[in-house]
Amino acid sequence: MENKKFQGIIPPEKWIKDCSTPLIIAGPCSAETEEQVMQTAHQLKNTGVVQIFRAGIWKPRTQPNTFEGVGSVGLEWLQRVKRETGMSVATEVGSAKHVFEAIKYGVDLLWIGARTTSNPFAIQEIADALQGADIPVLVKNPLSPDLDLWIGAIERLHAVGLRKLGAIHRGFFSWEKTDLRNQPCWHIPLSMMRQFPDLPIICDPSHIAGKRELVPEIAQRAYDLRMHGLMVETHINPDNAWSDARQQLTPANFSEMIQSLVGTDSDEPYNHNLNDLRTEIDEIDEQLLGMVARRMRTVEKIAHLKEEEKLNVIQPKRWQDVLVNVKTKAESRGLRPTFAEGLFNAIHEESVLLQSNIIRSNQP
Ligand SMILES: O=C(O)C(=O)C[C@]1(C(=O)O)C=C[C@@H](O)C=C1
Repeated sequence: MENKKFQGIIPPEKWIKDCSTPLIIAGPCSAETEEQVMQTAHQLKNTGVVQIFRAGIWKPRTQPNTFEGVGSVGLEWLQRVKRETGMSVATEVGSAKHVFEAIKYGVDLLWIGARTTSNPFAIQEIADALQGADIPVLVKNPLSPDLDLWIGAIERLHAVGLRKLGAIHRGFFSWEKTDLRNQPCWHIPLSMMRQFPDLPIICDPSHIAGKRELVPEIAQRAYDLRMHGLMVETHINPDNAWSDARQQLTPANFSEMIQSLVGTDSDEPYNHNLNDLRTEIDEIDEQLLGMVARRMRTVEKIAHLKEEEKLNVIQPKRWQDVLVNVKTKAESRGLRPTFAEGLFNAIHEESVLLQSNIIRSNQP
């Protein structure tokens, strides 16, 4: 349901000259050297699709003693990008000092990173520094899948008068490891879009994918869900990048990806309710499969112990205990115990088959 919290949001088309949606923001994870910034910027300009050039100047890193960004000198390089290519420029801010520096050097758009969004004190400090400024600000989702924290950060910026606001979906931290670096939890940005239809939301497929070969499929998904644009990490020499080397694309690969995205100008209305719920089901199914696969890997380890200790594959007493346990828990979660029994018996059948095959294959 539509929420009236963010009144008066100005659409991206009116943020900066020549802006249009989908909004395409691209550039290196970090500004490393003037040469790297300029070469990447010129190659991106030549793709003809980039509206805003991005580069991280101050990098919040997990560990100390890693590259933490070049600092303010990089802002001069961004000025040169603007002068020579005509592209608008963007960087990440994490403190009031960053805001003042970026504005002083004429940066056109700011974004706030996931770690900063997770910290309301930091967001408030940035919001206070931005009071009275007329600059677009994009807020990345917080690290944890917490929609209210994300909305709260945007609210703090809205409260100081900013109206050129948007959100960036960059995925969420999860203990469950998959091929992706961050879990997209698509239902969260979709819920944001449903509640705040006027708030632009763009996708950062680089941080969700974590590997360059997975970036295009995430970007396509964002387009399918009618997000308002993309922010893509691109580098002239990704393998030698000083940060996030695995997820950056060359400008050529980036351009190829953008050209191959399907449905960019589709006017087909998006059926939020049905599609959102199906997206949520796809995610849950993926998690279910991940959990079942993890269970089978544990079952494999038990097979090796059983082989060493010459135990039977089928352990009726243990299996009875498992069934009693899952049936009770299923009931307390509103599921029929007989349904849980059938589901787990199917899993057990596969465990027994897996263990029997392992033990048989190790026999002389
Ligand atoms: O506990 C064991 O012995 C297992 O090998 C695991 C498992 C299971 O899938 O949970 C598999 C086979 C046994 O019949 C009982 C349980």
